[in-house]
Amino acid sequence: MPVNFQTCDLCDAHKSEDGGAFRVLPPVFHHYGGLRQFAGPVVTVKCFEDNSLVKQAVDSAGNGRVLVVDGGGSLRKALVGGNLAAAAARNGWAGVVVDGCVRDVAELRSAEVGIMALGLMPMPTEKRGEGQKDVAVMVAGVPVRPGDWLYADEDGVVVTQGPVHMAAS
Ligand SMILES: O=C([O-])CC(=O)C(=O)O
Repeated sequence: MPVNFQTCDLCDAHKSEDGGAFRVLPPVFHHYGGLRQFAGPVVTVKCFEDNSLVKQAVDSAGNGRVLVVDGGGSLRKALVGGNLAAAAARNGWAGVVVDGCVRDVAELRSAEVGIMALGLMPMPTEKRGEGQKDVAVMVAGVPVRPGDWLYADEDGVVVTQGPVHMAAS
């Protein structure tokens, strides 16, 4: 899906809203993927130091959606690495936002997909098949629900209840 937005413009247009439909993630996420601007409807996974469901999601068709992973903010294990990033790109995901860590920095950079995370960690997870998908999650203290829209660029990450980006001018 073509994207034409700037998170700064979205924030200018919505800065007075306080009903919770327009949210901004705190500036704790860094870009690691080959795309540094991406947007799409949200799919969620909630897991802790187990990326089984993250793998399952990126192995399925993304259709331009954004996978939001509530990894509980763990800094001890990487929930996405080069293989999962390549799968996400190949299967048409717009991006993956991880409240947790990622690894294989060079491979992430060469994947044509947005990848954002708290940091890098070379230690992988155990795949025990645990976690939940399509549930409301909290990401860095901000609620994110399946079907929300997420907009990310180099300035930050905005989450909205529906699509808000402006048409190409
Ligand atoms: O499989 C994993 O646990 C994560 C990883 O290293 C990859 O995606 O390449």
